[in-house]
Amino acid sequence: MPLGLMLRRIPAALARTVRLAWSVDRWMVLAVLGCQLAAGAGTAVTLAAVARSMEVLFGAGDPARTVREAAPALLVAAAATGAGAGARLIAEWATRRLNPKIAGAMELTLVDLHMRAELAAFDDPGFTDRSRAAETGVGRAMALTEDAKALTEGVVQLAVAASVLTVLHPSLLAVLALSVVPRAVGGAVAARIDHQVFEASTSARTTRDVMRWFLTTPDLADELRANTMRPYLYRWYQGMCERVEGRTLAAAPRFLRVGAVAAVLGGVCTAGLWATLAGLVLTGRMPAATAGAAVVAAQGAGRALGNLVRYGAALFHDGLYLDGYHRFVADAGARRVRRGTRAVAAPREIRLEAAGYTHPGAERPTLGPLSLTLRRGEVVALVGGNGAGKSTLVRLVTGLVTATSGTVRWDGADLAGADAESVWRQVGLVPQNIGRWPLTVRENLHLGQEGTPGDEVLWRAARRVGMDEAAGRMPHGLDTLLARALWGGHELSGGQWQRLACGRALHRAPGLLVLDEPTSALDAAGEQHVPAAVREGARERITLMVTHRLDHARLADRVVVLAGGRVVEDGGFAELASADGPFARICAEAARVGR
Ligand SMILES: Nc1ncnc2c1ncn2[C@@H]1O[C@H](COP(=O)(O)OP(=O)(O)OP(=O)(O)O)[C@@H](O)[C@H]1O
Repeated sequence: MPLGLMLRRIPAALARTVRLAWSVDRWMVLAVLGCQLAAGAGTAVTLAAVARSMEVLFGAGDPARTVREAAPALLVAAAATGAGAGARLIAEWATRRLNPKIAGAMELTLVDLHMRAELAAFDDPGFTDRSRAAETGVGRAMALTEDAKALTEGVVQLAVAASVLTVLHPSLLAVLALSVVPRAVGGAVAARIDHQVFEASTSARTTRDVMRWFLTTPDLADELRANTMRPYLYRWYQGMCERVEGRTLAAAPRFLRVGAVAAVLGGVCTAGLWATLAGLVLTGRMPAATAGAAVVAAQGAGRALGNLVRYGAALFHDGLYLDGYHRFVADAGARRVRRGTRAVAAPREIRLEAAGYTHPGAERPTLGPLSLTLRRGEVVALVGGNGAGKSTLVRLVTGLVTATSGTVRWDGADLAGADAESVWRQVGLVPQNIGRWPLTVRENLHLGQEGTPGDEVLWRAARRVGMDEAAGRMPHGLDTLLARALWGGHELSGGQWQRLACGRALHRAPGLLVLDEPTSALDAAGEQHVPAAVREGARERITLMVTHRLDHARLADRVVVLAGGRVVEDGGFAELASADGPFARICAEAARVGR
């Protein structure tokens, strides 16, 4: 990135930060700006009073009288310095109030956008990288307001000191300006290198961080230990850490070169400032008293310049991360589920017409084109081998993804143009990977629905899936927290979690109930309980159950067999089992292995 462009990015980053801060608390922003102006005024008064007192103190005269005459100016300088320090303290307080609010607002935006994005976005590998970069942007948000405050403070203080220096002698301003250029450029170049390193290692860091979860979560701790996976995984993780580290280390010599050049040039220019001042005094072009005041002003200006350079570079640097945040917000905002405004009701009929789905980036369709009709009152079992496309079909039918070819209609309404939230309000889904929500039993049962149901309703929901006894034995019944690892609550078994997920879906009384292998972790009692509960309310809804169990398929009104993303058979259990087709072969295979 050219340096000019980099320097132009600083005001842009400053403006973005101020806009962000303004959106969360405008009074605090006004407080910061007001206090900085007040601190600047304090510095101006201090410098003027110091200059006045120096003139008196350096002038010839009776020492006692001189001190008396200089005293008022010195008192004014002390009072102005105190007032300036007070204003800076208030600015600091206001910034500390702004920081968490900004970070909180950004965090909320980020999480909300993830939850609202089309599922296809997650299949784009760049999306995860951008999401990580945005998270880093949020992490840096706290530093951003500090940078912005320090930078504006530097600008105000510098403007004041530079004005005083110009009044004292115009040439001092030019020399002062020269002394900051090398450090400013050095700071900006170092910030750019830092960010290049960050960008170059984003992918490796994302992979490392994703794997970190796998290595540290208690969910996988048993599998990892008992199968002696640790040594291999440790080496794998170590390799990824070294890759991230390597990128950072490779940049170290560049940092050193840039820092050294900037320091040497900056030092030469600063020496030039002091030499100019000495030259002016020695040649009689500036009185010693004025030179004394210039020293004080130059020191103040030097400090302000230092802040300007340091925090300008920091703002540029953190501003780049903020760009990452804004890039993700724009990208995820564009990928928000926004299909149409037509609200749909509980479907009487779902019709797939030559519907197909191709995953982003895939060459061939994962599913379809296929045609299929599901009707209210029917329980349909969806069977097929691993990878046949059953879960993908579930996503199409529930409007989680829209067909990439053909149409999926609910009572004639094309889901591609329907209001997605209205579709999902009619759905009760138990996916293959259920969430073990770290909430209470009560919240787990009612999650996704408005209002606060009475206990009786929730106990009934628990009873339906055989979870009432287990919940009754818990220390706080429905209010038991199911998050042992987090806050010392209670922990459920895998099968109990699955029962709870089925209970939640049934408690929604949905127009479309979809269960993707809902009994995979259930005991014999659960295997009876859950399908029976599913059948109970089947008259009022469409029910689709993905299953590998033939006894569950037998309970269904219809069996749909999927292979290679296509419907290869569709009919009653007995009819298909006795025909010489794919389902009969599945039955024969199941009988052979005793399932
Ligand atoms: N995000 C993705 N990108 C590309 N291909 C995918 C993606 N997710 C799944 N697939 C592929 O789509 C195919 C169908 O997957 P799907 O999960 O629908 O199968 P399934 O019938 O539910 O299998 P199982 O019985 O094993 O759960 C598989 O070949 C899988 O590799």
